[in-house]
Amino acid sequence: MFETLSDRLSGIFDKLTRRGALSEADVGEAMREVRRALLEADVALDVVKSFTDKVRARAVGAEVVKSVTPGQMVVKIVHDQLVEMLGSEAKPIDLHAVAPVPILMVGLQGSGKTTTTSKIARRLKERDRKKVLMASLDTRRPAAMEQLKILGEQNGVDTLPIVAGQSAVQIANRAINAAKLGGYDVVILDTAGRVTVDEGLMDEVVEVKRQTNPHEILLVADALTGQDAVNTARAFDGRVGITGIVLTRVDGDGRGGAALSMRAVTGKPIKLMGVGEKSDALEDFHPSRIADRILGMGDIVALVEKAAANIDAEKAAKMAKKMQKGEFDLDDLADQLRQMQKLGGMNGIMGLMPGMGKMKSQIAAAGFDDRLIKRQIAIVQSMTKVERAKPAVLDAKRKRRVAAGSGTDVSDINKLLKLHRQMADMMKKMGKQKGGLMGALGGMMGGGAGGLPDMSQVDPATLDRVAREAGLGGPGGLKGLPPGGLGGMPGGMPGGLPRGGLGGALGRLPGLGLPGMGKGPKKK
Ligand SMILES: Nc1nc2c(ncn2[C@@H]2O[C@H](COP(=O)(O)OP(=O)(O)OP(=O)(O)O)[C@@H](O)[C@H]2O)c(=O)[nH]1
Repeated sequence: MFETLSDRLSGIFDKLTRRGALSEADVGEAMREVRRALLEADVALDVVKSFTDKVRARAVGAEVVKSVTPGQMVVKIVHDQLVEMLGSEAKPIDLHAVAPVPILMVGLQGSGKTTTTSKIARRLKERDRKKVLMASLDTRRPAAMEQLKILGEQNGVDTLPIVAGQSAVQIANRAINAAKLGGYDVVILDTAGRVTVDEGLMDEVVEVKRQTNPHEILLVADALTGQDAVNTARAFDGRVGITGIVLTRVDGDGRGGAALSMRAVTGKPIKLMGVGEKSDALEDFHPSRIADRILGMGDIVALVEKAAANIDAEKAAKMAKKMQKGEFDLDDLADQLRQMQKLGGMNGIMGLMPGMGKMKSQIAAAGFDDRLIKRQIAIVQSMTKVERAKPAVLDAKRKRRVAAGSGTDVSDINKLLKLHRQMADMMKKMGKQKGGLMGALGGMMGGGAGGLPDMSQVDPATLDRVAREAGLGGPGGLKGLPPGGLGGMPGGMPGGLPRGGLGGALGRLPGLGLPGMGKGPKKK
């Protein structure tokens, strides 16, 4: 699978990773070779151009992390760009609809439609424990109906009984009714293929679609036909509208042109790929795994990821030291806000902590949303370097300028400054408190959480991870966490630890006076 392309690319990157330093010209030369390799692999021209342009732009501006070479960095950038081009995330078949969920299979003759229909049926039955009915709508080639019936028997999947003389639309309606009556979860309709895309074929498929309202319309396309497969997908999508693609004969595809261009050209995800004639030769299409296969440099990608993670840890340790000394300036505050954004905002952080689900709605109701975080970052960014380091220098005039620059009010600036002061104070105070974050959390949890889950049950490793990812933890886990720890996060507990346990603490979030947050519930 993709061997030819893989060989070419690994040749190019082997050369690159062996060099100590890289000039812009070196990267340019490598990109020219990558471009040639992709074109030879039959990747669409536009896709190749946009790919190499993006890689070049990212490579030239990239910061090379410690302990990797610039060449390794480029490999990682190419990998990430490949993943993006392939669609970023796996998109499995969607069955979230009222049963029986209709799936319509479309494609050219010989693309592997019938084989794929039975492969999907078998997988839904065996892996997802679904009751599946298959029906062939191929009225022109009776052998096609027989073929599906035999495949069904081989795999223990039911097929709709064959009734001679019915039209495709009649068979489709009969299949939906039979599936309803028979209590099936899924009904897969295998339409007739044609040698080329023609109007008759499209009209029939459009009518079947209108009558059966399929939840998924999957185009089956032969990877070996390269750009023709991509053009077929585009034609079907334009006329019928497809929800995804199944690429077949990927097992014999050394070049990978169809796989690589499909998503970028059609905008539709490849959901599955056929990797052999056998009825279980079907795989999910995982963009990152495919990129690994194509590049064949998984070890380098992992190395760069690890090095980058270490950089984050170093940064966190530095931050911890600063906090201990009570040196917590507005840049640090903005840094923490950005870390929060990286983790998916407040909701993301809550999602990482077991048992915190219930609190999400409380927080949302309090107006603590991600727009607020963005606004706070904007305020800090509108200040000068000196102001960020020493907020006390901000006078009324400058505050007005900062407010104008960040699209906020002077009162928002004041609230942010107050938050920063409270946080810095608390960090200093907590630096003296024994036990750091653990002690702090212990205090919070001790108060009883009014129906909330017992937070002392939270896995310390999880807390550790959350804190570290938020840029709040030093190496060595919770023990090494900076004073202030989680409490030091914006939206933490300035002004001392609240009574009433964690529930009480979070309930008080709106009372923090964060810009734009409104009043929130009154203190009891
Ligand atoms: N190697 C390989 N062969 C496949 C794959 N998928 C299908 N085939 C083979 O391709 C041939 C054609 O497959 P069919 O399923 O009959 O094709 P179809 O699109 O239904 O054809 P029509 O019914 O004529 O429209 C069969 O011999 C299959 O075994 C695959 O992923 N890999």
